[in-house]
Amino acid sequence: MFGKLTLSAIPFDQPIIMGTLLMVMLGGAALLGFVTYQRKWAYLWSEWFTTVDHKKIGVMYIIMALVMLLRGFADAIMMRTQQAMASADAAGYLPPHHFDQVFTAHGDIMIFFMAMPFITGLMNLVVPLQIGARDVAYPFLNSLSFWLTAGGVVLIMASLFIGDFAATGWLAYPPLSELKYSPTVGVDYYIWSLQLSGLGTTLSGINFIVTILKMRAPGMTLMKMPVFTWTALVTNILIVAAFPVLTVALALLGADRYLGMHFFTNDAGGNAMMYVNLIWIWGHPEVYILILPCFGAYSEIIATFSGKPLFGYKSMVYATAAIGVLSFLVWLHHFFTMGSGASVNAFFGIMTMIISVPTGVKLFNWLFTMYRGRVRFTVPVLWTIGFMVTFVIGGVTGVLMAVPGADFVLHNSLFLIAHFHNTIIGGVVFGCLAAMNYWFPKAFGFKLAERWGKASFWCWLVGFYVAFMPLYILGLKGMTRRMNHYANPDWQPYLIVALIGAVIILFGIFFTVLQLYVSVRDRVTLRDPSGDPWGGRTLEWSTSSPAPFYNFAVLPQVRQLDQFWTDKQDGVAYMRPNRYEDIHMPRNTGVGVFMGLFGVVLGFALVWHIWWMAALGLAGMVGSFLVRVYDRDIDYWVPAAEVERIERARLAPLQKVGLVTVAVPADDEQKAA
Ligand code: HEA
Ligand code: HEM
Ligand SMILES: [Cu+2]
Repeated sequence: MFGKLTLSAIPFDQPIIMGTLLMVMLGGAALLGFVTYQRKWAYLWSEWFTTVDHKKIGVMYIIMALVMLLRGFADAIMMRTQQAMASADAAGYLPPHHFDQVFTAHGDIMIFFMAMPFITGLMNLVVPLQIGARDVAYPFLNSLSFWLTAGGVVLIMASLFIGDFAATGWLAYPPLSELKYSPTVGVDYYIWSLQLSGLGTTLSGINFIVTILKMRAPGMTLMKMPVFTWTALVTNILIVAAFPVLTVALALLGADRYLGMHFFTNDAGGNAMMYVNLIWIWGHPEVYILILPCFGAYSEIIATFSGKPLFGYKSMVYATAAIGVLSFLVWLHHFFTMGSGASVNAFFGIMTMIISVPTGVKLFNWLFTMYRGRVRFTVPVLWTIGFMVTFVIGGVTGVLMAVPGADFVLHNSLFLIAHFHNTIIGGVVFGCLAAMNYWFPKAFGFKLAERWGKASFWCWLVGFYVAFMPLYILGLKGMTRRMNHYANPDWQPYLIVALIGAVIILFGIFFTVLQLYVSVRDRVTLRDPSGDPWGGRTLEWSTSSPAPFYNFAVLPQVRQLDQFWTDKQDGVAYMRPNRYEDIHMPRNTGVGVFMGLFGVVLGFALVWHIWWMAALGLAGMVGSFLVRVYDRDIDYWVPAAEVERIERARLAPLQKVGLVTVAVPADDEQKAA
């Protein structure tokens, strides 16, 4: 009846897991109780869960990412503690099998369920506003993408308490991930949680490409697009090109495990190297999928807070595109040591090094933007400067490993671990937090408290160096990755320092949470009535904060880069048209939520071989989709009078300070549009 699932799947004998389960259950019950007590279920359902508004979907993605950052970090600090203890005769507190699951879960959660949702959330929040659109091209698909990703989160979290998670490392190389060597359900959880969220990511990639190509405001040609939107475009092209390869690799691995196929086994004609190639053809572009939108955010921040146009806009765009293309030509640098031969290694090594050129172009552009600017050292700028210093170190250690000869020594050592945390924390995490501080007022109408933001930044920055610089040394001393225990006591002092660094990062995370709490508490004093708290240059700052659900009452007209900035100089940024028009908007729907839920049922059933339940889950997904297909009531019109009422309320405070000046001849303008 329940396939492989029995009560023994719940690890009652593991105090750490049971303690966590208890905490999660108590916390969950408290949250549910609170929402019920506040009578907020109907509000949450109709305003948030079923929303197709890109801004709210963006906020939900980012909340999910922040929660998963806590989970991923809990895993990290467990590993740091274990390695600080388990020297020579001491065994530490985590048994090897558990430790292996912890690093696998940490890597997967941080990449798929922290970093990816964070950048997808930012793109959701910002891109339609930046291009002067009313929503994304396919609002329902957007909601579906979010709920599929959330389904992946639910599955991977379930693996903590029911059964186990993969103990294979975050990319699940065969033959270790084949049924013969990983007979438990861990790898199956891995496969289905990534398939579910991967589908969501692919769909969202398609959605954003179409949005950016087809929905820009009148006059916004490609070369007048803000840089963040450019990076989002390239990232989504990479997503659409790379994620199907991941889907196929996981599907073939699934076929091996479920159907007794031999794609990646050594017998019956399979070849494990095929998996390694496929996974890195996705995996390398993936790291640029994460970093490019962050580069975009840094560009916006540095231009805004230097009070100057971005230096070298065109070269920034070309550099972004070049990185996008090159990212598909370097995947083999992840397995120089796996027998490709000297000339193949040389090709991929040189291609890898070439990526430094466009990246260097970007760095110098940022520096030249700051040069002779009047830089305001706000929280987003601190993150940006911290990034510039830190990322260069991480990038250069990457170039070092791009030399195949050097990589034979450094591959899979802690030097590698230090390299990629150096680029990912210094680039992606700093970028996401910079962007969160920068765009938060646009989402909620009030700024984040500076003081705790700065405290968070300094803890992350110092903590990062203390936690990861020792790993470079350990790597050079010969310590490999994924070690549960080591015999050489000389390594221990470095690992204790690394633990201290992780604790400092813990304070950084705590201060971010505190910053959010304090800001919500003091939201009245932190309020930004103008909609443009930083003196912004791009269109998202031209509408109110939070933006009305239709974003723009009248679609903006674009004639040049940074149109909003020029409009402010010319005193025409806040004009009221003579006459408003009806606005066409998509209607909320719960279908995405149901498809995500049935997706979880399907995934869970497949993990445990409960075939009837799998059929139910699949039927549920297809059924919900059909309901949507035959639903004719998917949109509505906002009457012009309603738009006028909302706009009057928004522009009233601006009018008081004399910002709203003239009325445009709305009829002509809108006809032209
Ligand atoms: C956001 C994530 C991110 C980013 C941006 C990068 C960027 C780069 N990475 Fe890294 N990398 C990872 C994440 C990332 N990496 C991960 C997760 C892994 C391992 C996964 C695993 O095995 O589990 C990995 C592994 C990895 C390897 C494999 C090592 C091994 O397994 O043995 C190599 C080897 O070539 C490499 C190289 C590079 C290079 C050359 C860059 C370049 O893009 C860096 C370019 C930037 C600069 C160079 C700095 C700025 C430039 C200038 C200031 C100009 C002047 C500089 C020069 C001329 C040098 N990376
Ligand atoms: C916040 C502080 C962080 C700390 C202290 C930390 C710590 C660690 C540690 C100790 C390991 C195992 C190293 C080993 O193999 O010996 C590890 C692996 C890894 N980390 Fe982190 N990490 C952090 C953040 C992140 C972030 C933000 C990401 C990605 C977005 C990330 C991605 C990974 C990946 C992919 C692995 C490899 C997992 C594997 O070997 O399969 N980490 N990290
Ligand atoms: Cu790579």
